[in-house]
Amino acid sequence: MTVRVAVAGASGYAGGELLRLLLAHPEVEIGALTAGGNAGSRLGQHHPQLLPLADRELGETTAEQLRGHDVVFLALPHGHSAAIAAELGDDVVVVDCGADHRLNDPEAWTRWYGGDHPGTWPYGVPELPGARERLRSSKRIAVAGCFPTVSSLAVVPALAAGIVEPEVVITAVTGTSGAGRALKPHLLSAEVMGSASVYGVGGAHRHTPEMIQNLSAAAGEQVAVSFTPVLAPMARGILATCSAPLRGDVDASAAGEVYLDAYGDEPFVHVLPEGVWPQTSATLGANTVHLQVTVDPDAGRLVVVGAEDNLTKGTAGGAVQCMNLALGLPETTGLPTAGIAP
Ligand SMILES: NC(=O)C1=CN([C@@H]2O[C@H](COP(=O)(O)OP(=O)(O)OC[C@H]3O[C@@H](n4cnc5c(N)ncnc54)[C@H](OP(=O)(O)O)[C@@H]3O)[C@@H](O)[C@H]2O)C=CC1
Ligand SMILES: CC(=O)N[C@@H](CCC(=O)OP(=O)(O)O)C(=O)O
Repeated sequence: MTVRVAVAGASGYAGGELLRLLLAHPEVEIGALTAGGNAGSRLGQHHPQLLPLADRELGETTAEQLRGHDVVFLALPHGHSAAIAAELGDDVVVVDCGADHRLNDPEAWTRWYGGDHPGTWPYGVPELPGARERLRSSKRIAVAGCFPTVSSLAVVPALAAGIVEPEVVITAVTGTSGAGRALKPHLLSAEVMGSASVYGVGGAHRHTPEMIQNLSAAAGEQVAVSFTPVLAPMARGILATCSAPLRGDVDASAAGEVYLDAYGDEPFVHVLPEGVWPQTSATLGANTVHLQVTVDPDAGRLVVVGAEDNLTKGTAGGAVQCMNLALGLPETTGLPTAGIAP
Protein backbone atom coordinates (compact mmCIF):
# COMPACT_ATOMS: atom_id res chain seq x y z
CA MET A 1 0.00 0.00 0.00
CA THR A 2 1.37 3.42 -0.93
CA VAL A 3 -0.37 6.33 0.75
CA ARG A 4 0.15 9.72 -0.90
CA VAL A 5 0.27 12.41 1.75
CA ALA A 6 0.29 16.23 1.66
CA VAL A 7 1.27 18.53 4.55
CA ALA A 8 -0.14 22.07 4.79
CA GLY A 9 1.91 24.23 7.16
CA ALA A 10 5.10 22.32 6.38
CA SER A 11 7.37 25.22 7.42
CA GLY A 12 5.99 25.23 11.00
CA TYR A 13 6.94 23.15 14.01
CA ALA A 14 4.04 20.71 13.76
CA GLY A 15 4.54 20.38 9.99
CA GLY A 16 8.24 19.69 10.46
CA GLU A 17 7.61 16.99 13.06
CA LEU A 18 4.96 15.41 10.80
CA LEU A 19 7.51 15.22 8.00
CA ARG A 20 10.18 13.71 10.26
CA LEU A 21 7.77 10.92 11.18
CA LEU A 22 6.35 10.49 7.67
CA LEU A 23 9.86 10.07 6.22
CA ALA A 24 10.19 6.95 8.41
CA HIS A 25 6.71 5.61 7.58
CA PRO A 26 6.98 2.57 5.30
CA GLU A 27 3.63 3.09 3.54
CA VAL A 28 3.86 6.83 2.86
CA GLU A 29 4.93 8.82 -0.16
CA ILE A 30 5.30 12.53 0.62
CA GLY A 31 3.50 14.73 -1.92
CA ALA A 32 2.66 18.45 -1.76
CA LEU A 33 4.12 20.64 0.98
CA THR A 34 2.57 24.08 1.50
CA ALA A 35 2.99 27.20 3.65
CA GLY A 36 1.64 30.74 4.07
CA GLY A 37 4.01 33.67 3.52
CA ASN A 38 6.90 31.26 3.03
CA ALA A 39 5.33 29.65 -0.05
CA GLY A 40 7.92 29.61 -2.83
CA SER A 41 10.84 28.90 -0.50
CA ARG A 42 12.56 25.51 0.01
CA LEU A 43 11.79 23.28 2.98
CA GLY A 44 15.50 23.13 3.90
CA GLN A 45 15.44 26.85 4.75
CA HIS A 46 12.96 26.10 7.56
CA HIS A 47 13.83 22.54 8.55
CA PRO A 48 17.51 21.80 7.85
CA GLN A 49 17.07 18.61 9.93
CA LEU A 50 14.83 17.16 7.19
CA LEU A 51 17.69 16.62 4.75
CA PRO A 52 15.89 14.22 2.36
CA LEU A 53 13.28 16.91 1.66
CA ALA A 54 15.57 19.96 1.77
CA ASP A 55 15.11 20.89 -1.91
CA ARG A 56 11.33 20.55 -1.97
CA GLU A 57 9.56 23.81 -2.80
CA LEU A 58 6.67 24.93 -0.60
CA GLY A 59 3.45 25.69 -2.49
CA GLU A 60 0.58 28.00 -1.63
CA THR A 61 -1.93 26.50 0.82
CA THR A 62 -4.81 26.02 -1.62
CA ALA A 63 -7.19 23.15 -2.34
CA GLU A 64 -5.62 22.85 -5.81
CA GLN A 65 -2.21 22.09 -4.28
CA LEU A 66 -3.63 19.66 -1.72
CA ARG A 67 -6.00 17.71 -4.00
CA GLY A 68 -4.97 14.34 -5.42
CA HIS A 69 -3.61 12.95 -2.14
CA ASP A 70 -5.01 10.12 -0.01
CA VAL A 71 -4.28 12.02 3.22
CA VAL A 72 -3.92 15.76 3.91
CA PHE A 73 -2.44 16.94 7.22
CA LEU A 74 -3.38 20.49 8.17
CA ALA A 75 -0.79 22.06 10.48
CA LEU A 76 -2.12 25.60 10.13
CA PRO A 77 -3.14 28.31 12.60
CA HIS A 78 -6.64 27.92 14.09
CA GLY A 79 -9.49 28.91 11.81
CA HIS A 80 -8.05 27.74 8.49
CA SER A 81 -9.06 24.09 8.28
CA ALA A 82 -12.83 23.99 7.74
CA ALA A 83 -12.76 25.90 4.44
CA ILE A 84 -9.89 23.85 3.00
CA ALA A 85 -11.38 20.53 4.14
CA ALA A 86 -14.71 21.41 2.51
CA GLU A 87 -12.92 21.73 -0.83
CA LEU A 88 -11.04 18.44 -0.57
CA GLY A 89 -13.83 15.91 -1.00
CA ASP A 90 -15.16 13.23 1.29
CA ASP A 91 -12.85 10.48 0.05
CA VAL A 92 -9.70 12.23 1.35
CA VAL A 93 -8.56 11.63 4.94
CA VAL A 94 -8.09 15.10 6.47
CA VAL A 95 -6.15 15.23 9.74
CA ASP A 96 -6.37 18.65 11.42
CA CYS A 97 -3.66 19.48 13.95
CA GLY A 98 -5.45 22.72 14.87
CA ALA A 99 -8.21 23.21 17.41
CA ASP A 100 -11.06 23.92 14.99
CA HIS A 101 -12.89 20.60 15.26
CA ARG A 102 -12.05 19.38 18.79
CA LEU A 103 -14.93 20.73 20.87
CA ASN A 104 -18.41 19.17 20.83
CA ASP A 105 -20.22 22.16 22.29
CA PRO A 106 -20.73 25.09 19.86
CA GLU A 107 -21.19 27.51 22.77
CA ALA A 108 -17.90 26.48 24.33
CA TRP A 109 -16.26 26.93 20.92
CA THR A 110 -17.58 30.47 20.55
CA ARG A 111 -16.60 31.38 24.11
CA TRP A 112 -13.01 30.14 23.79
CA TYR A 113 -12.17 30.70 20.14
CA GLY A 114 -14.77 33.22 18.91
CA GLY A 115 -16.95 33.04 15.80
CA ASP A 116 -19.10 30.19 14.57
CA HIS A 117 -18.32 26.60 15.50
CA PRO A 118 -16.75 24.91 12.45
CA GLY A 119 -18.13 21.47 13.46
CA THR A 120 -16.87 18.49 15.46
CA TRP A 121 -14.68 15.71 14.04
CA PRO A 122 -13.66 12.41 15.74
CA TYR A 123 -11.16 13.26 18.48
CA GLY A 124 -7.61 12.13 17.92
CA VAL A 125 -6.53 10.40 21.12
CA PRO A 126 -7.17 6.69 20.33
CA GLU A 127 -6.48 5.58 23.92
CA LEU A 128 -9.48 7.47 25.33
CA PRO A 129 -12.63 5.39 25.90
CA GLY A 130 -14.49 4.77 22.62
CA ALA A 131 -12.14 6.96 20.55
CA ARG A 132 -10.37 4.20 18.62
CA GLU A 133 -13.64 2.87 17.21
CA ARG A 134 -14.66 6.35 16.04
CA LEU A 135 -11.28 6.94 14.37
CA ARG A 136 -11.23 3.67 12.40
CA SER A 137 -12.17 4.45 8.80
CA SER A 138 -12.88 8.11 9.63
CA LYS A 139 -12.20 10.64 6.87
CA ARG A 140 -11.93 13.60 9.26
CA ILE A 141 -9.81 13.70 12.41
CA ALA A 142 -9.32 16.45 15.01
CA VAL A 143 -5.88 16.00 16.57
CA ALA A 144 -5.97 16.90 20.28
CA GLY A 145 -4.24 19.83 21.93
CA CYS A 146 -0.86 19.00 23.43
CA PHE A 147 -1.87 19.69 27.07
CA PRO A 148 -5.20 17.81 26.82
CA THR A 149 -3.48 14.73 25.35
CA VAL A 150 -1.18 14.04 28.28
CA SER A 151 -3.50 15.43 30.97
CA SER A 152 -6.53 13.45 29.80
CA LEU A 153 -4.56 10.22 29.54
CA ALA A 154 -3.23 10.90 33.06
CA VAL A 155 -6.61 11.43 34.72
CA VAL A 156 -9.22 9.49 32.72
CA PRO A 157 -8.53 6.03 34.26
CA ALA A 158 -9.05 7.32 37.81
CA LEU A 159 -12.31 9.09 36.90
CA ALA A 160 -13.59 6.13 34.85
CA ALA A 161 -12.86 3.78 37.77
CA GLY A 162 -14.56 6.16 40.23
CA ILE A 163 -11.58 6.39 42.60
CA VAL A 164 -11.47 10.22 42.61
CA GLU A 165 -13.91 13.09 42.97
CA PRO A 166 -14.61 15.10 39.78
CA GLU A 167 -12.43 18.03 40.89
CA VAL A 168 -9.08 17.93 39.11
CA VAL A 169 -6.06 20.22 39.47
CA ILE A 170 -3.49 20.14 36.64
CA THR A 171 -0.18 22.03 36.52
CA ALA A 172 1.77 21.38 33.34
CA VAL A 173 5.29 22.51 32.52
CA THR A 174 5.78 23.03 28.77
CA GLY A 175 8.58 23.72 26.34
CA THR A 176 8.39 26.73 24.05
CA SER A 177 7.76 24.89 20.75
CA GLY A 178 4.13 24.47 21.85
CA ALA A 179 3.58 28.08 20.87
CA GLY A 180 4.60 27.54 17.25
CA ARG A 181 7.14 29.50 15.23
CA ALA A 182 5.37 32.83 15.01
CA LEU A 183 6.74 35.48 17.36
CA LYS A 184 4.78 35.74 20.64
CA PRO A 185 5.48 38.38 23.33
CA HIS A 186 5.78 35.85 26.17
CA LEU A 187 8.35 33.90 24.17
CA LEU A 188 11.02 36.55 23.67
CA SER A 189 14.24 34.70 24.34
CA ALA A 190 15.38 37.08 27.08
CA GLU A 191 12.13 36.39 28.95
CA VAL A 192 12.28 32.61 28.55
CA MET A 193 15.92 31.73 29.10
CA GLY A 194 16.81 30.88 32.69
CA SER A 195 13.29 31.41 34.02
CA ALA A 196 10.00 29.57 34.51
CA SER A 197 6.74 31.50 34.27
CA VAL A 198 3.00 30.89 34.27
CA TYR A 199 0.48 32.04 31.68
CA GLY A 200 -3.24 31.48 31.09
CA VAL A 201 -3.69 31.38 34.89
CA GLY A 202 -7.06 31.19 36.65
CA GLY A 203 -8.90 28.99 34.15
CA ALA A 204 -8.00 31.27 31.23
CA HIS A 205 -6.24 28.72 28.97
CA ARG A 206 -8.30 27.54 25.95
CA HIS A 207 -7.31 23.90 26.56
CA THR A 208 -9.42 23.89 29.76
CA PRO A 209 -12.74 23.17 27.94
CA GLU A 210 -11.05 20.40 25.92
CA MET A 211 -9.87 18.74 29.15
CA ILE A 212 -13.30 19.15 30.75
CA GLN A 213 -14.88 17.53 27.67
CA ASN A 214 -12.56 14.49 27.83
CA LEU A 215 -12.67 14.05 31.59
CA SER A 216 -16.44 14.52 31.92
CA ALA A 217 -17.08 11.93 29.18
CA ALA A 218 -14.94 9.40 31.05
CA ALA A 219 -16.41 10.20 34.47
CA GLY A 220 -20.04 10.22 33.30
CA GLU A 221 -20.53 13.47 35.23
CA GLN A 222 -19.36 17.07 34.96
CA VAL A 223 -15.71 17.43 36.01
CA ALA A 224 -14.23 20.71 37.29
CA VAL A 225 -10.69 21.35 36.05
CA SER A 226 -8.25 23.96 37.35
CA PHE A 227 -5.40 24.09 34.82
CA THR A 228 -2.19 26.12 35.02
CA PRO A 229 0.43 26.00 32.24
CA VAL A 230 4.05 26.78 33.15
CA LEU A 231 6.51 27.85 30.48
CA ALA A 232 10.03 26.43 30.97
CA PRO A 233 13.27 27.14 29.10
CA MET A 234 13.29 24.00 26.96
CA ALA A 235 12.30 23.45 23.32
CA ARG A 236 10.08 20.37 23.64
CA GLY A 237 8.18 18.40 26.23
CA ILE A 238 5.30 18.63 28.69
CA LEU A 239 5.32 17.38 32.27
CA ALA A 240 1.80 17.44 33.75
CA THR A 241 1.19 16.94 37.46
CA CYS A 242 -2.47 16.14 38.08
CA SER A 243 -4.30 15.56 41.34
CA ALA A 244 -7.84 14.98 42.62
CA PRO A 245 -9.45 14.11 45.99
CA LEU A 246 -9.66 10.38 46.58
CA ARG A 247 -13.09 8.78 46.71
CA GLY A 248 -13.02 6.04 49.34
CA ASP A 249 -10.10 4.08 50.68
CA VAL A 250 -7.55 3.79 47.86
CA ASP A 251 -3.84 3.15 48.37
CA ALA A 252 -1.00 3.61 45.89
CA SER A 253 -1.00 -0.04 44.92
CA ALA A 254 -4.74 -0.08 44.13
CA ALA A 255 -4.37 3.14 42.13
CA GLY A 256 -1.47 1.60 40.23
CA GLU A 257 -3.66 -1.40 39.32
CA VAL A 258 -6.30 0.91 37.87
CA TYR A 259 -3.68 2.41 35.54
CA LEU A 260 -2.14 -0.91 34.56
CA ASP A 261 -5.61 -2.25 33.73
CA ALA A 262 -6.32 0.80 31.59
CA TYR A 263 -3.03 0.93 29.68
CA GLY A 264 -1.39 -2.51 29.97
CA ASP A 265 -2.15 -3.28 26.30
CA GLU A 266 -1.51 0.20 24.91
CA PRO A 267 1.62 0.49 22.75
CA PHE A 268 2.16 4.20 23.35
CA VAL A 269 0.96 4.85 26.92
CA HIS A 270 3.38 3.44 29.43
CA VAL A 271 2.92 3.20 33.20
CA LEU A 272 6.48 3.33 34.54
CA PRO A 273 7.80 0.80 37.08
CA GLU A 274 7.15 1.62 40.73
CA GLY A 275 9.31 4.47 41.97
CA VAL A 276 10.25 5.72 38.47
CA TRP A 277 8.75 9.12 37.68
CA PRO A 278 8.10 10.54 34.22
CA GLN A 279 10.55 13.02 32.76
CA THR A 280 10.16 14.85 29.47
CA SER A 281 13.56 13.80 28.12
CA ALA A 282 12.56 10.12 28.05
CA THR A 283 9.67 10.89 25.68
CA LEU A 284 11.40 13.30 23.28
CA GLY A 285 10.85 12.31 19.66
CA ALA A 286 8.76 9.30 20.71
CA ASN A 287 5.02 8.84 20.25
CA THR A 288 4.64 8.06 23.94
CA VAL A 289 3.05 9.23 27.15
CA HIS A 290 4.83 8.10 30.33
CA LEU A 291 2.76 7.95 33.52
CA GLN A 292 3.26 7.31 37.21
CA VAL A 293 0.62 7.37 39.93
CA THR A 294 0.54 7.44 43.72
CA VAL A 295 -1.63 8.68 46.57
CA ASP A 296 -0.88 11.42 49.06
CA PRO A 297 -2.54 9.91 52.15
CA ASP A 298 -2.26 13.03 54.33
CA ALA A 299 -3.91 15.24 51.71
CA GLY A 300 -6.32 12.48 50.66
CA ARG A 301 -5.46 13.02 46.98
CA LEU A 302 -4.49 10.93 44.00
CA VAL A 303 -1.37 12.28 42.25
CA VAL A 304 -0.61 11.34 38.63
CA VAL A 305 2.36 12.64 36.66
CA GLY A 306 2.48 12.40 32.85
CA ALA A 307 5.18 13.29 30.31
CA GLU A 308 5.06 13.59 26.53
CA ASP A 309 6.76 15.37 23.67
CA ASN A 310 4.24 18.07 22.70
CA LEU A 311 5.28 17.84 19.05
CA THR A 312 5.23 14.02 18.85
CA LYS A 313 2.46 12.29 20.86
CA GLY A 314 1.07 15.78 21.58
CA THR A 315 0.63 16.63 17.86
CA ALA A 316 2.35 14.97 14.90
CA GLY A 317 2.77 11.44 16.32
CA GLY A 318 -0.83 11.42 17.49
CA ALA A 319 -1.82 12.62 14.01
CA VAL A 320 0.07 9.79 12.26
CA GLN A 321 -1.33 7.24 14.75
CA CYS A 322 -4.84 8.42 13.81
CA MET A 323 -3.99 8.29 10.10
CA ASN A 324 -2.94 4.66 10.54
CA LEU A 325 -6.29 3.87 12.16
CA ALA A 326 -8.25 5.72 9.50
CA LEU A 327 -6.46 3.82 6.74
CA GLY A 328 -6.79 0.41 8.41
CA LEU A 329 -2.99 0.12 8.84
CA PRO A 330 -1.50 -1.33 12.04
CA GLU A 331 -1.80 1.55 14.49
CA THR A 332 1.89 1.57 15.40
CA THR A 333 3.22 1.73 11.81
CA GLY A 334 6.17 4.10 11.47
CA LEU A 335 5.91 5.47 15.01
CA PRO A 336 8.88 5.46 17.40
CA THR A 337 8.53 4.45 21.05
CA ALA A 338 12.17 5.13 21.99
CA GLY A 339 12.98 8.66 23.16
CA ILE A 340 16.27 10.51 22.70
CA ALA A 341 17.31 11.18 26.33
CA PRO A 342 19.48 12.45 27.89
N1 LIG B 1 3.34 23.28 18.42
C1 LIG B 1 2.65 22.38 19.11
O1 LIG B 1 3.14 21.76 20.09
C2 LIG B 1 1.25 22.07 18.74
C3 LIG B 1 0.60 22.67 17.65
N2 LIG B 1 -0.67 22.33 17.35
C4 LIG B 1 -1.41 22.99 16.28
O2 LIG B 1 -0.80 22.76 15.01
C5 LIG B 1 -1.01 23.90 14.16
C6 LIG B 1 0.36 24.39 13.68
O3 LIG B 1 1.10 24.78 14.82
P1 LIG B 1 2.65 25.08 14.78
O4 LIG B 1 3.32 24.23 13.77
O5 LIG B 1 3.11 25.04 16.17
O6 LIG B 1 2.64 26.59 14.26
P2 LIG B 1 3.78 27.35 13.44
O7 LIG B 1 3.54 28.80 13.64
O8 LIG B 1 5.12 26.81 13.77
O9 LIG B 1 3.47 26.98 11.90
C7 LIG B 1 2.33 27.44 11.25
C8 LIG B 1 2.31 26.97 9.81
O10 LIG B 1 1.13 27.47 9.17
C9 LIG B 1 1.51 28.29 8.06
N3 LIG B 1 0.61 29.42 7.95
C10 LIG B 1 0.49 30.48 8.79
N4 LIG B 1 -0.48 31.32 8.38
C11 LIG B 1 -0.99 30.79 7.24
C12 LIG B 1 -2.00 31.18 6.34
N5 LIG B 1 -2.68 32.32 6.51
N6 LIG B 1 -2.27 30.39 5.28
C13 LIG B 1 -1.57 29.27 5.07
N7 LIG B 1 -0.59 28.83 5.89
C14 LIG B 1 -0.30 29.58 6.96
C15 LIG B 1 2.92 28.73 8.34
O11 LIG B 1 3.53 29.06 7.11
P3 LIG B 1 4.62 30.26 6.98
O12 LIG B 1 5.92 29.69 7.46
O13 LIG B 1 4.62 30.56 5.54
O14 LIG B 1 4.12 31.39 7.84
C16 LIG B 1 3.49 27.47 8.99
O15 LIG B 1 3.81 26.53 8.00
C17 LIG B 1 -1.74 24.94 15.01
O16 LIG B 1 -3.12 24.89 14.77
C18 LIG B 1 -1.42 24.51 16.42
O17 LIG B 1 -2.39 24.92 17.32
C19 LIG B 1 -1.34 21.35 18.05
C20 LIG B 1 -0.77 20.73 19.12
C21 LIG B 1 0.56 21.10 19.57
C1 LIG C 1 4.01 27.13 25.07
C2 LIG C 1 2.68 27.40 24.43
O1 LIG C 1 2.35 28.56 24.17
N1 LIG C 1 1.91 26.34 24.16
C3 LIG C 1 0.64 26.43 23.48
C4 LIG C 1 0.12 25.05 23.23
C5 LIG C 1 -0.72 25.03 21.99
C6 LIG C 1 -1.18 23.66 21.50
O2 LIG C 1 -0.88 22.63 21.87
O3 LIG C 1 -2.02 23.48 20.68
P1 LIG C 1 -3.25 24.12 19.99
O4 LIG C 1 -2.88 25.55 19.74
O5 LIG C 1 -3.36 23.32 18.77
O6 LIG C 1 -4.41 23.98 20.86
C7 LIG C 1 -0.36 27.24 24.31
O7 LIG C 1 -0.32 27.17 25.52
O8 LIG C 1 -1.22 27.85 23.71
